[in-house]
Amino acid sequence: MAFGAKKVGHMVSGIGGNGMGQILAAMAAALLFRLFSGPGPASLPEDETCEENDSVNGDDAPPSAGKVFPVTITWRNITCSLSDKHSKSVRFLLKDVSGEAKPGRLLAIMGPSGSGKTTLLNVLASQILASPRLALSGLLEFNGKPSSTKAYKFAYLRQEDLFFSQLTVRETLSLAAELQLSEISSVEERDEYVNNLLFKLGLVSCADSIIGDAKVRGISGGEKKRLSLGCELIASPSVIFADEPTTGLDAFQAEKVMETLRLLAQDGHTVICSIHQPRGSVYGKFDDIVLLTEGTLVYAGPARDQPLEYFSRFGYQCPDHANPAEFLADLISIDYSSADSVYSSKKRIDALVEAFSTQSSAVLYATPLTGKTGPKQGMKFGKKIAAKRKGGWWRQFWLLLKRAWMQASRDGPTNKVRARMSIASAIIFGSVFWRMGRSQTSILDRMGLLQVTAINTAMAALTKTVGVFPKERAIVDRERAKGSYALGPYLLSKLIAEIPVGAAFPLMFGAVLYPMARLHPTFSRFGKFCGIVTVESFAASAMGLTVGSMVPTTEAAMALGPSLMTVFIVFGGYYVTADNTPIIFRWIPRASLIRWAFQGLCINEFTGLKFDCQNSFDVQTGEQALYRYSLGGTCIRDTVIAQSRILLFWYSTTYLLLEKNKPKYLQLKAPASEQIEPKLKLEPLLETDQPSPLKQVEQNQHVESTPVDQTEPFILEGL
Ligand SMILES: Nc1ncnc2c1ncn2[C@@H]1O[C@H](COP(=O)(O)OP(=O)(O)OP(=O)(O)O)[C@@H](O)[C@H]1O
Repeated sequence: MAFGAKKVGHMVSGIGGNGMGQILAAMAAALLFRLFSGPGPASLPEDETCEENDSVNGDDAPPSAGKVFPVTITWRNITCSLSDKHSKSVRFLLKDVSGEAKPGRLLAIMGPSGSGKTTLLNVLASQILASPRLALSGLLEFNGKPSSTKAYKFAYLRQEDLFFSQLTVRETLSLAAELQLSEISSVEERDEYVNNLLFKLGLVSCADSIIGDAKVRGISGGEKKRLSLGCELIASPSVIFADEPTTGLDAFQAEKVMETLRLLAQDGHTVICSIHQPRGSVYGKFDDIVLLTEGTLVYAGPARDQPLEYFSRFGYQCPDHANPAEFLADLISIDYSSADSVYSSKKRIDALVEAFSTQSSAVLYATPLTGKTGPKQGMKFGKKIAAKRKGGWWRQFWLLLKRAWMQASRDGPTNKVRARMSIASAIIFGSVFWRMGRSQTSILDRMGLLQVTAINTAMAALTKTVGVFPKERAIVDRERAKGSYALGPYLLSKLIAEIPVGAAFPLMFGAVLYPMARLHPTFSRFGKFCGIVTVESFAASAMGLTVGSMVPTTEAAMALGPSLMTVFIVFGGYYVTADNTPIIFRWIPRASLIRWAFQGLCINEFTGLKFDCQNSFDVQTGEQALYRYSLGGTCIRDTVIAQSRILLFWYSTTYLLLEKNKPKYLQLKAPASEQIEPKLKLEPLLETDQPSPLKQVEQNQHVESTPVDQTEPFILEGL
């Protein structure tokens, strides 16, 4: 490796540029050499490897391949606060929330908008993005042991479904299976596995439809959600977290998604989802619910009739035929219609929160599991294959190359627009610089045309890349978080898959422009012209990848990319000559892909050209013109190598940024011991004489309701 880096360093130092620029380029090239020469079979990062092995040797050893390893999650005193430096205030997003999720059961976190459902779900999945403003404390246990999510496999179904839009449902699942399951060795085995998944997820009818995007209609929202679930299930997760899985779906699709989650729970998975306000039939599928309002617990325990029975003890009767989920949502929501209603609803909610907090021991931990606790044999996902992540480096590379090629070549609408834009801009430039002659003024015209050619090519490639890469990056981040593949094979496959499609547009541009402007009319010059703009296009795309890796959104990338390119345009060789550039900016022309493309195009065009002369000081030859504008002294090969060096630099930077910008999650801090609720025991509840706080609220509000049983605490099930 040291030898490789040294050799590449020598190679780079011999190809133009000097000093710091050369060192940087050599480092970038050496890094890329290391990257693309391959580190041998990819291995999981240390922590990810632990994910596979953590519990293998202990009592918690997961069962053999494919069986769902039962995981009970218990959380206590979870508090998440958001501090505001300016106002010095602290807002609690979650306050002392405790609960439990068990295998074989579907738990729904319900509550009004902004009540903290997603925050709690993220805490349980250890997916709270780190922020200096956020503080998180509490205890999280897996099968009774303090641990992290690394100790078991989990799936996280996010609100936003992200896929490669040009792939079909079947192709998406096949590739995910091949990338994640190294046991799949034959095509038949893979197809059988995928067919089983498609059948169980109800995706058979759309198996060969493309997923689609805003440009091309593909599968429906519900189908996308179930496909996301399918991709997550390949890893045989013990726990499935789903953030608002029904959002944006019609009632039918929402029910199908929830039914799939229910069946997965029956299969032994621990399923936890956040949901805003489900319809009645969806509510009926929940085994347990957690009701949150403004970050605090109002109820946690068995679902269906038990919460209704619980609240009826305070006089809040769910009307017959009403949707229980709507009733519960109304009960714990603040009514902002008037000052009085705000006051009374707040008071009601405060009392419900207090009542629950005093009784939570009984409700939370006295919840015996019904017959559904154990894994059922209801839903088996095809041949049971344990998810052993990652095949070898080359296997990953070929699979990713296949995917990148399918995505790049099938994206008809984008490719059509790019082709039309290339031809249209060639026609416009060709018309403006129509059939240039050999007069003295044509020298500047030629340079102007070659400069706009260099700018147009770079801008087209850059904007295309920054427009799509941030979204693709989100998919890649998710897949890499699952340990599906390493960055090296991904970036290399992307570069190679885009060569044919990416080269087609500069060729179209050159083929139209060259004869129209009557540039140096030989076939080899035309070939070199197309070659230079093609390499430039790839270098600009690589820069687009770096920009897309630096910022979180497409909009930010669209703002940053062109502004950065403007700097390279200014130092592109036409407006400021390299020799006249102030010393502190000297590195910019050397790093400007526009400058190298422009210089290469000028050398290609002017060398060997003769101009009409009338005065002795006129420029007679192309070489003189190059010399006069400080564009000589090098050859086309050097300019292309300098561009390739820039391309390598941007690719290496992208690699480093993608590695560095991995999402970082907030760790739970254990609360002070006196704040931890004692471990609760399943003891029969004793009668108490304490009046319920709800009773007082009821009395204050003069609500006619069933009197609250003062001596009988809440017993929800089985006690
Ligand atoms: N990282 C964060 N920074 C600032 N505020 C946050 C952060 N995370 C959550 N919040 C705030 O916490 C509150 C609860 O957010 P959360 O997304 O958990 O609510 P939710 O119940 O899932 O709401 P919805 O049903 O509307 O999605 C919101 O007011 C939200 O703005």
